[in-house]
Amino acid sequence: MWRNSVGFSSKLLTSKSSYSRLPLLNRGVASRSTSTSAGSGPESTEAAGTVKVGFSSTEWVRTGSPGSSAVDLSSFAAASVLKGRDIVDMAKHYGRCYAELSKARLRMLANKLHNIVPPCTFAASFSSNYTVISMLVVATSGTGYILGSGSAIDYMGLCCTCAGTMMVAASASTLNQVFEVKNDAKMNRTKKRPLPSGRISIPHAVTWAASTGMLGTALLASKANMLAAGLGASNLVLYAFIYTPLKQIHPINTWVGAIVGAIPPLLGWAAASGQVSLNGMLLPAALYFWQIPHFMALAYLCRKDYADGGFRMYSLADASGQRTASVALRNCLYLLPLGYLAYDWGLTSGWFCLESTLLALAISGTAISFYMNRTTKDARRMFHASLLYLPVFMSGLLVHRVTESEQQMTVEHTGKIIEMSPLLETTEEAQEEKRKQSIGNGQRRPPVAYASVAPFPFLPAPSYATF
Ligand SMILES: CC(C)=CCC/C(C)=C/CC/C(C)=C/COP(=O)(O)OP(=O)(O)O
Repeated sequence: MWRNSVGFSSKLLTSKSSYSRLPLLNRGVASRSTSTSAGSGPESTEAAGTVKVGFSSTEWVRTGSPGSSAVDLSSFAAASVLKGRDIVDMAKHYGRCYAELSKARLRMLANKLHNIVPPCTFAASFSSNYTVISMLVVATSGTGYILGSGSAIDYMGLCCTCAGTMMVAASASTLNQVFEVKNDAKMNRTKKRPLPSGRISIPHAVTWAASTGMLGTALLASKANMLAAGLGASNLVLYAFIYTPLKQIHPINTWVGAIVGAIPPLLGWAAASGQVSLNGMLLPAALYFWQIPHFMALAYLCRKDYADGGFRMYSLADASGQRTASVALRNCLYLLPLGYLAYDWGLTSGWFCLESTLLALAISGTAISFYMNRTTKDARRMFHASLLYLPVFMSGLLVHRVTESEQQMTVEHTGKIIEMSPLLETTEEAQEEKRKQSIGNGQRRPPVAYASVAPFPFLPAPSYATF
């Protein structure tokens, strides 16, 4: 007789009710019971066929009365087929759980953008709400990497940085769900997640988080640099161990969460350039300001859910929604100068300045409308605008990026023009003209110059290199 024993047992998954949550595995269990019970009756099936469904791979163990040596080859073949199917079923089941723990699905984004989800189930539709952000984490890190690269992009480095960021972010998201399992169980939008729904055990999820966290950090350290690895690991700590408990303590959690979301592009920049410079702060700044209206809209729309879950969101202490809306609007307005800074610091061409400003005006428009009306419809419109803002902003940054070689060509070109002008040779005007042209043509101005103006009187006066 052959007994199926699948991995280490988990109380959660061996209970009858837990089986009903695992239809795929159930099918395998049922079929196995039939095959193992052949000729031995239900009792012996129960005795020998105790099936443990859990963590590791399926293993088939030979059991039976001592001394029994006859092996039924046809049962063996059937058992092997079942074993294969079990493995596939289990891989599918846990693959889905891992993806959800890592908040790695994009399905809901499509639903949201096309407004497929009716308003009454809007809150529930956010069961994977931050999923959108989780996928964007990798995109922001990749964009940061490209922006931080010189003329030539190291594509291998880019892939490793994205993969490393993805793994560390998956680990952070899993830990977040481990710590919030009780709260998630009380909220519509999160109660179907793998942990509150009992599809995976806590030790299993912690093992997943530990593996992805360590692998991701190691990948960043070995294929990028220690700075990137350090940023990834610290961000994991910030998200899982500071932001997550803070959600139940103080509304300031949204601002801490915005820092968490702003780190991945900085990580990407650091991975490519080996340093953290002020230029590299542009995309993180966009991420930081963008997250405030995004989360304010969400916290407003899901107020009841957040209250049920025991979370202290800003919108919960603001019955009229006026302060929530004004915070959102203020941060939308902070997005306005970013395009100009990108252009002025030589990261992009002037087109991006225009595009980014229009984009910021559009999201600010939705925030103004939410500020004035404070209806679910307006909050949702601002939320949708926030979903569109980031991909478009990042695409613009990449499309209009000015590479170092382009800057170099501009400098040479500018130098030639100025040399050809006999009237402007050695005078101060000539130097000023050269400076203006080089900046006007996209050459980087050291952003530190901005740090030495009004709010920092103790710093030396700004001085720009002259040519
Ligand atoms: C490299 C690295 C570690 C990156 C981490 C990036 C990351 C996970 C960003 C998410 C930012 C954030 C505040 C999400 C909301 O979480 P939430 O707990 O409010 O979401 P929930 O309510 O849906 O659980």
